[in-house]
Amino acid sequence: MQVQVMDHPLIQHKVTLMRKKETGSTDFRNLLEEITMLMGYEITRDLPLEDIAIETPVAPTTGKQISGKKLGIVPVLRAGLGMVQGLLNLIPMARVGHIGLYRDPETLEPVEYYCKLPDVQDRDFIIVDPMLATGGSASAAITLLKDKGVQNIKLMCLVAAPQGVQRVNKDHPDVRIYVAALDDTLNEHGYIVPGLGDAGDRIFGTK
Ligand SMILES: O=P(O)(O)OC[C@H]1O[C@H](OP(=O)(O)OP(=O)(O)O)[C@H](O)[C@@H]1O
Ligand SMILES: O=c1cc[nH]c(=O)[nH]1
Ligand SMILES: [Mg+2]
Repeated sequence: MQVQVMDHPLIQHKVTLMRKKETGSTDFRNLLEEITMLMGYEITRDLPLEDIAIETPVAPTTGKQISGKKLGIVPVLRAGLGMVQGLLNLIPMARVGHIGLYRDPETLEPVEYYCKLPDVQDRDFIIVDPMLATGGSASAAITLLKDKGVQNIKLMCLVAAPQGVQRVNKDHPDVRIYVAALDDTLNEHGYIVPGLGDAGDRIFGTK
């Protein structure tokens, strides 16, 4: 299985708080944003830098700045929306696209209902979705981007099941997957076990 589990102690602590069934929507959203920032710090480690001449109050010097790499963040609606602000806090110049997918409760197959993306030319993308369960939604979102010509895609999730990682590895071996937790399995309804329940419902207070 090709997946990077970001198990920094702060991330593990915050994921545990999110898993608790008594955690309400406000705390759930705030924790998701905080974890996304912590993961984003690592995921952006390979951003290219360039030299820039600057003057401090004391002397001229050469500093580093992020070179003009074009980045796109794409949340898979709805739950992925909860991970957008955390990344934008780190990369304010990123553009944001949206892919609307819901998982049919009977077949567990993803159903597309929306797609709006920024200009994809020379742009790298990070797809965000808290839950990677069967992997059907993530795989479909990646395919959508690739069909538009996107070449460099990362997938960032909060909690994954091994089945979802394996599905994305098989369908898209070029896409690196980053998760905060790799759980045991899926139950008969396709929910991650132990997981945290329905991420979209917990973020938005629906049922
Ligand atoms: O890996 P999969 O088996 O495809 O399942 C994961 C998908 O399920 C959830 O979305 P959901 O369909 O509940 O939509 P929502 O975000 O609107 O609640 C989740 O946010 C993923 O997009
Ligand atoms: O456990 C799961 C599986 C799919 N979608 C969720 O929100 N949670
Ligand atoms: Mg949902």
